[in-house]
Order: sequence, then C-alpha cells, then structure tokens
Amino acid sequence: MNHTSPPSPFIEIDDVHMVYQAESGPVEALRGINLSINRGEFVSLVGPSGCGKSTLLRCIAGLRPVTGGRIVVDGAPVVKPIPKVGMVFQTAIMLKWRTVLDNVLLPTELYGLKPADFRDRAHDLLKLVGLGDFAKKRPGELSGGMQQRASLCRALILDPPILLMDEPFGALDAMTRDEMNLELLRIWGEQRISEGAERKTVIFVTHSIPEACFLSDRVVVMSPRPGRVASIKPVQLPRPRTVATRVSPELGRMTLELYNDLTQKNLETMPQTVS
Ligand SMILES: Nc1ncnc2c1ncn2[C@@H]1O[C@H](COP(=O)(O)OP(=O)(O)OP(=O)(O)O)[C@@H](O)[C@H]1O
Repeated sequence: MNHTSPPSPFIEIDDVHMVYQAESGPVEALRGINLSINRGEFVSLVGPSGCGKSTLLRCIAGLRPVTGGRIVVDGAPVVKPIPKVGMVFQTAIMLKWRTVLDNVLLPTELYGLKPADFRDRAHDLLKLVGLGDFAKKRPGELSGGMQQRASLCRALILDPPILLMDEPFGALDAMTRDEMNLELLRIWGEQRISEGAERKTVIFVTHSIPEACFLSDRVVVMSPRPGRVASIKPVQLPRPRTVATRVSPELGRMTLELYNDLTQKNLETMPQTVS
C-alpha cells in the first residue's frame, strides 16, 4: 500500500472569519473563508469593492489577527507579521528623500540586517525591471509605473517565498499596466533572479477580471461583504503568457465566465458590451 500523502498546501486558510471593531460597531469583513494555495501558485482574488480582499491579504501577512479560524503558512500558524511575505500596494509608498536604491533596501533595515549585504541584489533587481540606471535617483524623478517597479524590487529584496499584491497596477495607465503584467510574470517564473530559486507563491488582488485571468493559475471570486469564496476557477491558458494571450479567444471566454460568476448574470445574452 502506498502511504505517501499529497504535499500539504503552502498556504492554508481554514474557516477564516474577520470582524473589525469599528467606532460605529462591528464590521464583519470575512465569513468562513476556506482556501488552499500550493507553493509556486499564482492566485488572484476578485470581488466587489469592500468584500474583504485587502483584509484577507493582511490576515495572511499576519498584519491583522483573524477573529475565527486559522491561517497556516508553510506548516506554521500565522499569529504575527511573517517575514516570508513581500507586499506591494496600489500606490508605491516610497520615502521621497531617499534614493531609489535606498528605498529598495528599506526592508533590510526594518529586519535589522546590513543593507550593504543586499546592495548587489538590489542592483540586480532594479536591472531586472529596467531601472538599472535609476538607482541613485529620488522617487519624485520616476513615473508612477517606474515607482511601482521599484516597489516590486523592494518587496523582493529579502527574497520572500510569498508575494502579496493589493491592486498593484490599479493606478497605472492601461499600457503601463499591461507591461507590468508581463514584467511580473517574467519575474515570477520565466526568469529567476538567482539560479535554483523557487518560483514565488503570489496572491494578487485586482478589480480587473482580464488581468486576473491573464496572470493566474486560479481565480478566486469572492461574494459581497461579508466576504466568502463564491467560486474558484482554474485558468487553463498555456504559459508563458504573452501579448498574444491577451487577445486570445480563450482569455475572452474565461473573462466572460468570471463576469457571469461575479454578477450572477449571463452577460453573453445581454445587449451590452463587456470591456
Ligand atoms: N480598519 C478598519 N476598520 C473597520 N472596518 C474596516 C477596516 N478596514 C476595512 N474595513 C471594512 O471591511 C470591509 C472589507 O474591507 P477591505 O478593504 O478588505 O475590502 P476590499 O475588498 O479590499 O475593498 P476594495 O476592493 O474597495 O479595495 C469593508 O466594509 C471595509 O469598510
């Protein structure tokens, strides 16, 4: 008999509830979330505004304690902020008086490490995202897209196995956003920063269904608040995904399916265009 059990998921979200104690009274943000994510998987979260996507990311990172259930990362329950995580937010929060390089190196200081030991890696990462010549510039001299690239480098500086991204490209223009999608996929799996490095596990929050489909292995659709998992869709588009993938009928079909899931309507039969 074969007693080998399948490997346990890298991130396990087990019946998670989260209630904020706001001044106006309790706000139930998450109700009974169950989700297992494997090592190296790229998972997107989509759902209506206020359904708890950011809350779930914060709980996974250990920045917010759950009020029910539990989250286990790499076998250990999350009870405080975990260093295994790099976070990227909608706007690149950069310290404007520091150079781009010193902004990228910030997490080393926060964790009491020597920034000098990470300088080479910071330069490599900046080169990887096309900012090799901007290390000495101040953030104010960079465009929004460039700043977001730099904040991606900052999230990657300690080489965390998990990347949590909260609408990271939502504030960018459409062309830059498309470029950043490709950049992210390249960093995630199609080019490793160091030989033998493991593919990162990514959880990506977005309001854009086509973006979620384009990037992910699976898309998790959340219901309106209190957030629950409404459906989980595997994305079977081949990798590497390219500009051609973006205009493929398969991506269109998948996007429509997810719109239908989200809106609980069959948009295919409605006299309107989906953009
Ligand atoms: N610090 C807080 N105190 C009280 N309520 C909060 C707090 N943060 C979030 N909430 C509430 O919890 C719910 C979920 O918020 P959250 O930001 O996680 O949603 P979201 O899905 O990320 O929204 P969006 O898509 O608009 O960014 C919302 O109703 C929000 O008002």
